[in-house]
Amino acid sequence: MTDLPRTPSFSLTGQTALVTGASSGIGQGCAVALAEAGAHVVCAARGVDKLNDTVAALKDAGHSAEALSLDQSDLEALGTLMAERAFDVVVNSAGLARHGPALETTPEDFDAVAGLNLRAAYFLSTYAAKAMIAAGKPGSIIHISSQMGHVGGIDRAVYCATKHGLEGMVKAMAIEWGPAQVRINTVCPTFIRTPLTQSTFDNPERAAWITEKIKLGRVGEVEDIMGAVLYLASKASALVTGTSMLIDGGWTAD
Ligand SMILES: NC(=O)C1=CN([C@@H]2O[C@H](COP(=O)(O)OP(=O)(O)OC[C@H]3O[C@@H](n4cnc5c(N)ncnc54)[C@H](O)[C@@H]3O)[C@@H](O)[C@H]2O)C=CC1
Ligand SMILES: O=C(O)C(=O)C[C@H](O)C(=O)CO
Repeated sequence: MTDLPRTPSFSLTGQTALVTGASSGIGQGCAVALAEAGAHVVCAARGVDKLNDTVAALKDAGHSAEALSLDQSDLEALGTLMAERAFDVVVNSAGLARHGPALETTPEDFDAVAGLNLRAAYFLSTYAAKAMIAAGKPGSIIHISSQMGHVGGIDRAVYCATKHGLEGMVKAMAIEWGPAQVRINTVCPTFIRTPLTQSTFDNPERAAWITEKIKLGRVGEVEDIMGAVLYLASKASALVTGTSMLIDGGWTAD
């Protein structure tokens, strides 16, 4: 009889995952996806109330989760966490946008956006990889980057700079950590309906721009991102590292 190939498993049973920005939007969706696949999910964000609500809802649904209050820009707190806990999967969805014309960007805007989107993402990655390598186990690190890590966007110079930076960072880290089976990738969404994008959707000029650019004719929902994150977290993507999964409805196709 012919031996047929077997579909790789998407199960995360027995694994521990850290999801940052888990109290809201895409991060919350990632926490659900990983918990439904069987992982114990440590849900991190700054504010405790929304975080506790998310964890309570996950537990009510029969999943394994805990809440962790963390300001990710605080590298000392981040370093302590990553030294104390071992994670098989890290999903970084904490992110900040301060949109406006490049000519009006202040150094304070730049530092706030880059401090979270790039600096904290950089050290979250190195702290996570260090622990994974020390444990001698494979691991998967996933950053929620953006289509704005591949193209430019009006009023988005700082945001685009940080997301393009994230894309380069991930490629370089993938080269260094591949031999240890620590994989690192990005997911690059188009506009997704979350609290972050509400003000953009409320602006008729920007809303028209978005509708025109997304070839599939609709904005994204958090559910559009969850499958990609589960894929990159699981063994199904065992040969995938240093790459970027665009979920952009065709935005970057032309
Ligand atoms: N919504 C969208 O259209 C898109 C979002 N993205 C990216 O996805 C990620 C998540 O965005 P959304 O879910 O839309 O935003 P959101 O505003 O709903 O969630 C952001 C999360 O980050 C957390 N956060 C913010 N600052 C933090 C800090 N200093 N320390 C710890 N946590 C902090 C918040 O508590 C919140 O849980 C961001 O990196 C964003 O750039 C990328 C492409 C499209
Ligand atoms: O908030 C906005 O407006 C954005 O630019 C949203 C995103 O975070 C994004 O990356 C869309 O491509």
